Amino acid sequence: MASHQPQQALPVINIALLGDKDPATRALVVQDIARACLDRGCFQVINHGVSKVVMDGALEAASEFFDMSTRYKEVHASDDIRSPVRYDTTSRDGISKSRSFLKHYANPLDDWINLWPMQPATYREKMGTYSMEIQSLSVQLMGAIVQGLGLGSMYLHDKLGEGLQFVALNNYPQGSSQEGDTVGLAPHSDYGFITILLQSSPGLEVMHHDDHDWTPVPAIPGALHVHLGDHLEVLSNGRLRSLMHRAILNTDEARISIASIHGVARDENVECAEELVDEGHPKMYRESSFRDFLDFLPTNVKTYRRFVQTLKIDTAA
Ligand SMILES: O=C(O)CCC(=O)C(=O)O
Ligand SMILES: [Fe+2]
Repeated sequence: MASHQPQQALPVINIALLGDKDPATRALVVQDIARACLDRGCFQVINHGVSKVVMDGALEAASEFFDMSTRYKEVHASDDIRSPVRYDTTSRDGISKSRSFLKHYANPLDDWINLWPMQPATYREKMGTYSMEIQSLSVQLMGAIVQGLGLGSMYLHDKLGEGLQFVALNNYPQGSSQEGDTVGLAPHSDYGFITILLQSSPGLEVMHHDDHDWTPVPAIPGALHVHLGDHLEVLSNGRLRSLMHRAILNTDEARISIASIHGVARDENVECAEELVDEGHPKMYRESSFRDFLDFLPTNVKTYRRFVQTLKIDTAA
């Protein structure tokens, strides 16, 4: 029986050399990423090329949006989870009560930006720049992750470039220090291959499949947090697992997080990579698309199942 040993710090990976011409130099970074994906389901990246100005700009734009009048924000409100832009304050899970959020698609930017809020006046420019840079970082990181899986760095490259980017801005009030840990967003795993997350202050907590406890993710200045989503678990035929995570209210200050979720196009099915299926590793998951995920969401209220669990093929038979 595994004992409850204190977890080692979450990995922080310098990815400056991911673009190095020397394959052996790149391979060292790929190896760090592969290990982090396997052991922890997440890692933070530094020297990722997204500037502090762009990251701060996105947090400012988000914060200014949430500071707008309720009347203005509700122009973007929708109960329809298929709406391309959606502001909401209601909790479907009964836990995430204090959170408000704005979610919108972002890639390709020209298809979506005209639907985004026009206020604050710099919103589209700042969030647009951030989204584009994060989209290109996601393709770079996925190149390393699929290379780590032995699929070659160009595997899915074009489909990811044209793929889905879903940006979620989350706004949480300051928590009360008397009440202890208050959950701001219920435990869940994300759809898609990877999520790239920027937090204004600590609050994100993660639990990998063989962890016993929640591990807080530190807010390292300049770093971006990356975690694995359900479709990477499917693609890797279970070699990698999607990461359960939740948000705790920060007792020092109100908090904003910006999660960017990356996958293939909405109607495109994701299945286990053929290269990772053989006699010893039978196919573990059914294929599915983003549309299937949207159909799953309303069935999962208050159960906190991972989407990927509904895709499992019973291999015991
Ligand atoms: O606020 C956070 O840190 C987590 C946000 C999140 O998990 C999400 O938007 O999917
Ligand atoms: Fe999430």
